[in-house]
Amino acid sequence: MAKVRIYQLAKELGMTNEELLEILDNMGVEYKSHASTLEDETAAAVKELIGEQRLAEEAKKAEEARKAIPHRAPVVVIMGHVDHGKTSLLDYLRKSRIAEKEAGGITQHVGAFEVKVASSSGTAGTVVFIDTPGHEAFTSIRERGAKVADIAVIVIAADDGVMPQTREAIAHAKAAGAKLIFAANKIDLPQANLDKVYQDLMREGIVPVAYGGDAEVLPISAKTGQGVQDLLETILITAELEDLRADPNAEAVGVVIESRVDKQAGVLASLLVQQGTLRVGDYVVAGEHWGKIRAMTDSEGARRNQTGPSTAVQVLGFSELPSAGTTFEWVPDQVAAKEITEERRLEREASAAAPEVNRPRNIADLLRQMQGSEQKEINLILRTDTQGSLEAIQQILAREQNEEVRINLLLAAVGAPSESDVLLASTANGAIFSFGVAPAGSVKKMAEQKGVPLQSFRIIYELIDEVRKMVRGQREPVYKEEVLGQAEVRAVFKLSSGVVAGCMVTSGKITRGADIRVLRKKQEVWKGKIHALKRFKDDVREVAQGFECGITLEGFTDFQEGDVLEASQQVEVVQD
Ligand SMILES: Nc1nc2c(ncn2[C@@H]2O[C@H](COP(=O)(O)OP(=O)(O)OP(=O)(O)O)[C@@H](O)[C@H]2O)c(=O)[nH]1
Repeated sequence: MAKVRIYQLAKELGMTNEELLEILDNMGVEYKSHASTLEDETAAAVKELIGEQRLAEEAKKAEEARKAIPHRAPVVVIMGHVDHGKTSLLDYLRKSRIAEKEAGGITQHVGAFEVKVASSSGTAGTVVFIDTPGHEAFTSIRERGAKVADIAVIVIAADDGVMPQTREAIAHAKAAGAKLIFAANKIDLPQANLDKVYQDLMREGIVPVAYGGDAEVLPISAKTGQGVQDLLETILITAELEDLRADPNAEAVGVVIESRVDKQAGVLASLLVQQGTLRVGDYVVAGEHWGKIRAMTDSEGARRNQTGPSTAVQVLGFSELPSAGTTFEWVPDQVAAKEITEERRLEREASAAAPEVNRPRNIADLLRQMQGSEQKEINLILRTDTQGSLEAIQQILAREQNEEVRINLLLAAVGAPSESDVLLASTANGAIFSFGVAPAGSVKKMAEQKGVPLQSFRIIYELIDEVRKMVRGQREPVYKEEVLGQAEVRAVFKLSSGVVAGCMVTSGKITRGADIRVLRKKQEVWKGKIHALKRFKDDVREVAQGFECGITLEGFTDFQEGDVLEASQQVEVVQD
């Protein structure tokens, strides 16, 4: 590297000579003038220093810009096992909100509602609850790529403890990147046992605050309202730590949480605004559908002209039903709305016509996809017949992971794989392994449709072996040869450009990319690739049986009349 003079380096770094000289002074570098040359190491050190300073400045600016954006209310979803009290909790929250307002007004189901929390300890704010409990609805929203909830409240009945769907709910919430808060419900019942809830959670690897961990577990009663205020305050504190912010001045972006057709009003869509402000008269696109917002109603049934981040409204104005879970975004006008949705429709049609390449279909595909990406984590759902086998397999799996590849058990539970497991695996790009339990036909079908690898095992060793292969990434795809067709050499033309075999395709077809075997009296005399495949003067991609064509090969010219060219291709054998 040629030595660099100070003024040259200053120019390169986009600074004045004086600025650079000051830095050199601070570094204790000696020089005569700005024309002095610098040692290579000194120049490199200066560049590094400036680079670091600039990065730090940028980070500071980005942080300042972020801090300038106002806080937004957390969006919370309520999940848990059947009958543990999800709906009761939502009802209580909804009622308490109305009571507070003393309006007793009509509530409107808009997909989410707000609860204002006033507190003695100074924690005050608003919490937005998604109106539909349960993780299936939640995950099917998320499956379309939208993140809806910041926090998941996992309701566990204190007279029952952690149950299968509690585990599922935890898995779904974790996979969605939501913060978890636990509500030990039905604490009013004499048989309620908070300690059992704690212990059950410990068994799931979740350590409650009461046991020295960091999992918030709040005893509540959705019936009497006991503890609900504490739960709300804990939600706010958790949200504060998350530092949730959204810019009300940005272009409106959010998620469709529900949509339906009303006989009179037409298409009604519930939108959760996540950023920006949505106004009546705005144009929005959601997937392949667009709408002009004609009217907005909030959860209190009030008409709104505009609504900001972390609010849900029901809107009128879509001409077709946008699917729940689709993100929506503001667009400037109808022209943009139409063009964007039309483009999306065409793209989908094109990708539906093309072979599916993006979705993994079996474990080998998943692995290959993993190798290509940064992901060094295998997302796995494990389903077994008994608690004993579950624990045994979990222990072995923990040993199988290594520094490079981690096995992330999205869910490990007793019972057959369910449709909700398929949804979870599909969103998390994971696989489902079951041991000793067979998935229902509908579940298998769904896995196939969604491209989720689903494998059942009856021998532990085989399951472990499969996981090992996944971890080592050693499962090489297996190929087999598939003969496409044959062509017979009828004439040989020696041209200046090469030797062309004039052929007649006698069976199947010959394709441009095929592997070719030259057979002479049934003996293979050469094997390789096609150089050119022509019909008359035109290059073609394939020639079918009964047609003539000209073939030149890559590195073979010694054709004889009567030779047979056999075309084949390698196809991957799907391993289950
Ligand atoms: N004693 C008591 N009963 C409760 C409490 N919360 C819910 N229940 C009762 O438990 C039963 C189930 O409550 P739901 O709110 O329907 O439970 P869920 O989790 O929404 O149930 P699914 O929607 O079926 O999944 C109902 O009979 C409720 O009245 C509570 O805090 N205390």
